[in-house]
Amino acid sequence: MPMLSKDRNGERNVTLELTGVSHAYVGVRGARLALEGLNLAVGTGEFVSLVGPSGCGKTTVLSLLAGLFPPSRGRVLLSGQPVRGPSARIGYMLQQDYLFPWRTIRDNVLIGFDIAGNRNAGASEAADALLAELGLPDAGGRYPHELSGGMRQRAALARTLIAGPDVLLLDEPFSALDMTIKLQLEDLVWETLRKLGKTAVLVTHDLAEAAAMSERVVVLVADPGTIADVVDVPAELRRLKPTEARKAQGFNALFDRLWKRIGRDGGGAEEGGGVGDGEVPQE
Ligand SMILES: Nc1ncnc2c1ncn2[C@@H]1O[C@H](COP(=O)(O)OP(=O)(O)OP(=O)(O)O)[C@@H](O)[C@H]1O
Repeated sequence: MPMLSKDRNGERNVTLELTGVSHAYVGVRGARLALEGLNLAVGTGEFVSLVGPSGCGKTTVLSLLAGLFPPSRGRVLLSGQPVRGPSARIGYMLQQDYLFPWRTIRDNVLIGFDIAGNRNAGASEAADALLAELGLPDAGGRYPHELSGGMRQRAALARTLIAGPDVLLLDEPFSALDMTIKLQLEDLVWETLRKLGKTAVLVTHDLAEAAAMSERVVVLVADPGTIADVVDVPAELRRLKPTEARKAQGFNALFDRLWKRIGRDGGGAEEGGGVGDGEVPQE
């Protein structure tokens, strides 16, 4: 087992690390520098969000962490080891649920095992138990078209969690949902990941969501994508589940700080953005 470095406070081990990471996409019109000189360490069990304007490289960061491709320069480490490709230790959850319509919810949850050819006895019961924990006690035998959008995202979360990843990469998983369902799911995901001690990196355009769910918020700016700021969420907010954090003292000040940071470097935010007005400007 390699010696793991500690996070910036020396409190816990580092699970994810980007060191001097730059990435250029090469196309027919030449190379385009998407990220430049990123340094970031995510502690074990920490919840970090990435925010910034469209095109600042948020999804590229997740792709590098997931090992979908290597960076042009720099190092990406998972528990001190170079990431060389996709790993079962890292789960990915996206805006779309990508449930197969012809498979039951239970069989969708277990699809990774079926693809690998290692579904074992008891897998169905484990899937149903996990679905029940995520608020879908009777969904195992149903089909995706019978479920609402929020229920389908819960099923997608179950599919991600059942493989037992240490890390969850969340790429705008709530952005297609209406506000009430989105708030319920933010709480559910926050509570579930906290209970299981998972490390999480969330990409979102919603500054209030980032502020409510995270321990730290990383603000990226574009052209090329660089880290403009890393904002620590105050300890008293971190302890609260997202719907409670949104109502707590200190939340508006945190939101304003993020909003102003995005406005200064991200192009567009003006003084006085409100909590309900938290979409990062799109280009
Ligand atoms: N496969 C690709 N080939 C070429 N350029 C790409 C590719 N993927 C992303 N880019 C470019 O890299 C930059 C960063 O893209 P990325 O998708 O990581 O940004 P983002 O912050 O996630 O954007 P959004 O918020 O719109 O999803 C953008 O300029 C984008 O056009």
